[in-house]
Amino acid sequence: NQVSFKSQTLSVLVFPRKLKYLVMLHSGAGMSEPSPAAAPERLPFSQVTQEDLVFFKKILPGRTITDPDLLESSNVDWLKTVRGSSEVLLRPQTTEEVSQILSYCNSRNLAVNPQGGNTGLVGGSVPVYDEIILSTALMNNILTFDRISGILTCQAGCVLENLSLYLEERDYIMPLDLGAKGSCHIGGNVATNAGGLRLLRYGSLRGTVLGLEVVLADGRVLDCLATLRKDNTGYDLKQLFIGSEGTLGFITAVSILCPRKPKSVNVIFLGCETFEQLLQTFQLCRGMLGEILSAFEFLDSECMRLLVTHLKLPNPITECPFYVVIETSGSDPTHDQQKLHNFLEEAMASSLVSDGTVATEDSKIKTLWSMRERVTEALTHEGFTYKYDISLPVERIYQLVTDMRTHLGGRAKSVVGYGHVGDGNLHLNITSPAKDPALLAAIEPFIYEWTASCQGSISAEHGLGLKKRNYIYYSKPSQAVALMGNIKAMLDPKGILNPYKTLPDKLK
Ligand SMILES: O=C(O)CC[C@@H](O)C(=O)O
Ligand SMILES: [Zn+2]
Repeated sequence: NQVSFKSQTLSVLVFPRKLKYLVMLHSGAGMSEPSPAAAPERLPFSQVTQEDLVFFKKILPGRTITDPDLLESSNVDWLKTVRGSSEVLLRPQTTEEVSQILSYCNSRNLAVNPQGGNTGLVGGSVPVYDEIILSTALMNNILTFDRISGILTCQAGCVLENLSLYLEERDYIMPLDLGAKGSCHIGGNVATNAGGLRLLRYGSLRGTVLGLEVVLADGRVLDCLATLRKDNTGYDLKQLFIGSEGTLGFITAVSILCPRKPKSVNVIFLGCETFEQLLQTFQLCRGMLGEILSAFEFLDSECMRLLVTHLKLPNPITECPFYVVIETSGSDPTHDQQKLHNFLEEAMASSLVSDGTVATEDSKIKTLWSMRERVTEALTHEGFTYKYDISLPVERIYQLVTDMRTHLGGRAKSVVGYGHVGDGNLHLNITSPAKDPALLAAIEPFIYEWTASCQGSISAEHGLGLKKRNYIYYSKPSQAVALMGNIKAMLDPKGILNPYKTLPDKLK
């Protein structure tokens, strides 16, 4: 009645111990990647004058920042690949202040860069030229929480991790979890429709966000801050702003439906010999674990090499071509562990997995999660990283990695695949010792054509921002992009909100 891996005998599953609720470890920021985006021309916006500064300082005394040293971290993106030259950072606290600022900027034709925690990976969160940075950093109040429905309403600048901690004390959790949770803001998460590690279980923000308050480009406040599960009164306007990357409005508050905190959480780390076996493991997992499955993530042996070499994280099991992190979240530890045990027994009996380990203590759980969460950080030690975030039919996701290796024929330092198997979302990262235009020319448009040929998406969860916007036609028909342009023109006729982002340079 035991499952024996090379790395662990899982008798613990037969005689279950009580598990504590397990909080995942999240990695810090890193640096990498060149910007493949052609630099756009500066659009003819006004430049900030002394009179403008007088106006801003009157509305935001002490919160109008012009010191270049203080502006530096807001001008540069997390990957240190896009650098703007903004001379003004505004830090409003209220919706009314945001409204006054946008109304003024619109009348003066001043461009504005909405900014949350500045953790984006596609250059969407920083200015490109001298756009005014309008930050959510001081809009960080929780407004209401309904303990019966689990609906949380908060200002846009609340840090995701702080919301998680607030909810955990009340027996709830956020439906969203991602590596940058310690610094990203919920408003930015919604504006980019962030996906993360548990989308498989809790769905996307398009389902869990129930309401939004948004300030439009001309300062009008759109109050769609509903907390209703059902509301069929015509067009669902909030959906326009979810994933709009700050180009249609400035999100000031969010209502979100939160799941109950699970009573039992388990994490297992498995090794598979082939990607086919990994997919079969996923199938088996869905069938046998059912509703308690909360994450199914993978990394390949190249990721493991980077983790071991650069971050000195030891491989917790024997070497395998593929590794899987599976998390279960349920309400009954005995029931969950029994299910997990049955699944592991079956997976071993069918030779789908060759080794594995189960974490039952907080520290080991964190260690196992860090093998997945710290890959992005490990990559930053490789030199330049060309980053791709691709959505594909799940059975195709690793074929892109192997085809890319064949296609590049050793020109790259490493071609690394990892991501969210459960969501069909591959993170394909290609590294080289330094920026390499010839390598880039070999990767693109090959990768986009390959993705389009199987109706995939060139941006699964990171958005388009500055870097990917001109590739939009690989994933969207020109009529759809033209309609996006119409919506932009209607909501922001002067184009002051996050210019140079999301929409392509030229509409077809
Ligand atoms: O850095 C990347 O390519 C992926 C980052 C993030 O979306 C993740 O899933 O770890
Ligand atoms: Zn991801």
